[in-house]
Parts: sequence; C-alpha cells; structure tokens
Amino acid sequence: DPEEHGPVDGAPPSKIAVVGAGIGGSATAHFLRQHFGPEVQVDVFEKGEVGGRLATVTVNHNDYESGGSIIHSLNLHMQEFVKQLGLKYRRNVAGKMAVFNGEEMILEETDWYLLDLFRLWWRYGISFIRLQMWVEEIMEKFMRIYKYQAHGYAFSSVEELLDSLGGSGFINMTRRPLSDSLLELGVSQRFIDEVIAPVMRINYGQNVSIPAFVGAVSLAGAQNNLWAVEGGNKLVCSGLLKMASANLLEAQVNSISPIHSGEGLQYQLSFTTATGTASELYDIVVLATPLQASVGSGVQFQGFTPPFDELPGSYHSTVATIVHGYLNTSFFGFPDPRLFPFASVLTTDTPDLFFNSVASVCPVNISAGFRRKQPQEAGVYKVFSPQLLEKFQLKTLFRSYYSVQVTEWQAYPRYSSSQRLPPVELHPNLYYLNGIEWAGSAMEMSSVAAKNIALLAYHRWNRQTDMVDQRDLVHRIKTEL
Ligand SMILES: Cc1cc2nc3c(=O)[nH]c(=O)nc-3n(C[C@H](O)[C@H](O)[C@H](O)COP(=O)(O)OP(=O)(O)OC[C@H]3O[C@@H](n4cnc5c(N)ncnc54)[C@H](O)[C@@H]3O)c2cc1C
Ligand SMILES: CC(C)=CCC/C(C)=C/CC/C(C)=C/CSC[C@H](N)C(=O)O
Repeated sequence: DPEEHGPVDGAPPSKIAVVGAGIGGSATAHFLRQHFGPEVQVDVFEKGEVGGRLATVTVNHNDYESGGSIIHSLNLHMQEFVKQLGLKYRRNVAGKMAVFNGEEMILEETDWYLLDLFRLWWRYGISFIRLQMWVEEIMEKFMRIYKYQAHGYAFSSVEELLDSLGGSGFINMTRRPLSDSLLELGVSQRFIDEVIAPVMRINYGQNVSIPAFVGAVSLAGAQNNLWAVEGGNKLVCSGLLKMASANLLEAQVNSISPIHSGEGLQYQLSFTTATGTASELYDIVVLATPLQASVGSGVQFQGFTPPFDELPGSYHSTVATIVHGYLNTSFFGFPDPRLFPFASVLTTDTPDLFFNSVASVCPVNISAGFRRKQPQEAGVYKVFSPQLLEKFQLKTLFRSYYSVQVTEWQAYPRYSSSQRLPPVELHPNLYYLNGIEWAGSAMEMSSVAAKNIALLAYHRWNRQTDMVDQRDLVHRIKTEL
C-alpha cells in the first residue's frame, strides 16, 4: 500500500536498521547512506563477526580465506568498494589444475596453452568454445545492472531484476537444470561430466542439476580473471560500515513487529546484546541474512504475516578444511611429489568420493616474492567437502600435517530447479536481501541486491513509482543519455 511508505510531507526517515554485517548488510548500509544522505541514523545489527561468510583463519602466522574467496574482474560493485576504501587487489597466483575421478586424473592442465586447447578439442570437440560463448553472453547481459543502477532504477523482486537484464530467458535459467541448458546448447555429456560437474562441485558443492543461472555464475567463477582483497575480503565489510558512518550493534535481532503510531508506520526490533534485551523503533528495516530455518537467523515476525509461511528450501552445508601439511600425491597417482605439478584438484561426481576439491591456497597478504609451495614441501591446502573429514580421510589426502582448521558453513542455497525466488518486499518498509542468493550466491550478487534495496527503499519512501520495475530499460537508458 503506497500510503504506508514515506510520509506525504516528504520528510526523510530518521532511523534505518540493517540486520547482518556480511557483504550484503555492509553494502546496504553504504548505499543507504549514499541515497538517504548524512542525517539518517543507520544501525547495523550483527550477532557474529562482521564479514559473515567472508572470513579468514590463521595458519602458521598467515591468514587464509575460509569463506568467500574469489571475485570476478567484472564484479564492478566489489571493485568500486575496494577503490573507495583504498584497499588493494590481490591477484590470483597462477597454478595448474587437474580433475580426479576417484582413481586417476582424467584432465591435466599443462604449461602449454595451445596443447591444453588441442587436448580439450580432441576430447570434447567444440563444447568448450560453446560454453565460453554462453558464459560471455550471460555476463554481458548481467553487466546491464550497473547502468540501470547508476541511473537509479530499482526492482521490487529478483524476477523483475533478472527480467530487466535478460528477459524471460534469465528467469527461465533459474528454473531449469544447468545440464539441460548445456545439452541444448550442444555441449557434450562427457564435457558436462568431466569439466562442468567438477566446477559445480568446487564452487557450490552441488551437481549439474543446479539451475542454469547459478551454473553460469559458477562457471564465471572458474575463469582466469579473478582477484581477491589484499588482507582479506572481509575488510570490505568493516570498511563500508565505517565509510557509511553506520552504528554497529553487536546484537542478535529476535523479532520485528510493525507499529502504527502518530509517527506513521515504524518497526520495533527487539534484540539481545551481551548485557540483555532491548528494543528500538525504525522507519525502514533491511534483513541482510538468510531467513531459512536451517540457517538459524532467529528472526521472528510479529503482528503481520510476511508473504511466505516459512521460507522454503535450505542451505547447503559445505566444510572448508584448511590443512598445513604434506599432500599425499600418491593418492592421485603421483608417488613422487616432485612430479606433481597441480595447485588444485577438482573431482567428478563419483559416489564414495569424500571431498569436492583440494587446492593449495595463498595467504591473504602476499609479499612480492611469494611463490606457491611445491608438493614436496609443507604447504597450506583448502579441502571442500560435504561432511566433516574423518581422521582416516585426512590421512588419505595428506602424508602428514601440522594443523587442521575446520569451518562448517551453511554456505549457499541447496539449489533446485523447482524452487521459486523469495520476495524482496516483506512489508511496506521492510526488505529482504538474501532472496537473490537463490538466483546465484556470490559477493557481487549480495552487493547488487544491496544497491537495489537502497534504491527501492528510497523510491518507495519518496513515492517515486516511475523508478521501480520499469520496462525496456536498455532502450530507455540509451535515450536518456
Ligand atoms: C565456503 C564458501 C566459499 C565461497 N566462495 C565464494 C567466492 O569465492 N566468491 C564469491 O563471490 N562468493 C563466494 N561465496 C558466497 C559468498 O560468501 C556469499 O554469497 C556472501 O558472502 C553472502 O553475504 P551476505 O552478507 O549476503 O550474507 P552473510 O555473509 O551470511 O551475512 C549475514 C550476517 O547476518 C548475521 N545475522 C544473522 N542473523 C542475525 C540476527 N538475527 N541478528 C543479527 N545478525 C544476524 C550473520 O551473523 C552474518 O554475519 C562462498 C561462500 C562460502 C560459504
Ligand atoms: C556474480 C557474477 C556475475 C560472477 C561471480 C563469479 C564468482 C566469483 C563466483 C564464485 C562463486 C562461489 C560460490 C565460489 C566458491 S569456491 C571459490 C574458490 N574456488 C575457493 O576455493 O574458495
């Protein structure tokens, strides 16, 4: 009901709450400040660590990313944050990749690009060219969002946002399995089994039946133009909160209820801090954390029914195990570690294989002369697996080790092609950011959603309906310029 958005006299909101200080919540605080100006109070509630799923662990005096680690060169919001915050890029240190099927390496990268290309062509025909063109085309359409957002356009749902970028084709990609889309494109089943499936396993711990849209995001994350933030990706979150002059409250939000008073519509947030429970009133609230029961945000809605009973679906559990030790290269068919040239090993979808990938990792601070450790030396490796690794499994992958650090993540949605995308607007001035993860979960996706919600909240508050869910933006923007 438009009557319930901002006041008719055009007064700005005085207090806005953001729940969650991951990249989604921090970026929201930053964009809210940009759009609503310096006067509004922005409170950010965080029950755990700033950064959320962007986190590091310390091994042998160095820090390593244990959650979200890589950023695409065309992820322009992340790039802009790093620039504005005066942070530095950390380029990917090159390393060769192989695919293991539980018995042997079925694909091995070499030092010779042309040889690799020839091998790919020999084994899979032109599947890899078709795939590359498909991902490029999707990326090109995805990039439209930056123009739309720069012109101030917002979308009231993830479907509207996707539709504006790639029409019904993009929405359909969230509803059909990746394998179907690729087969239709003429990509061979062998290529899907031996290349696509391993990429889906390392990036989302799932298989090729995940929806095509998130499949394309995952494939973009397997390209070679990737980077990270020097010092750790989570520095972006703390930096954005600071730049936005947001008040960080170390508190768990327990409930949200709408209150109608002389002030108009407000939301009462009740929350628990180290010293007890309290509550505050806000004009606008943004929830920047997954609300699925399996993730356990603990937020209850009181006094109104959001547009869902309980959000359907659950989050996929992925275990990141960081091991400092000696890789057991014999397990991969290389008895002599000096002859093992790979920095990362991906795996095919093979029953009984207990891990998705193992990769040598670089610390978040790399000095100029940094080089990856050779397999005959002790190095730091990240293993992704669906379950906690048992001791015998660690002993299978490593000849010996000094330390093991385990992070069990409710990592990203457990994707299915029949899942509908969650709503963005839960009540007139109450917004939900993490529905976008059901299209694709990545730092940039949360950043795009953050910008969208800040714009949407601003236009709704000011009753600017002509800036929301506008059609034919490609053409409109051309003529606006
Ligand atoms: C192992 C792993 C690897 C990944 N790799 C990549 C990658 O390489 N590249 C990439 O782009 N993406 C990657 N991702 C995905 C990416 O990390 C996420 O999409 C992104 O970080 C999500 O950010 P968010 O802010 O939306 O959510 P979160 O980071 O989950 O933030 C939500 C925050 O809300 C807080 N919170 C929850 N409930 C409450 C409450 N009631 N009160 C107060 N606070 C609350 C939580 O503590 C949390 O800090 C990876 C994820 C994982 C787990
Ligand atoms: C949003 C767009 C257009 C592109 C993002 C591409 C990207 C960076 C995807 C990564 C997705 C993801 C969840 C990766 C997880 S694992 C990452 C890495 N291999 C690791 O070892 O940590």
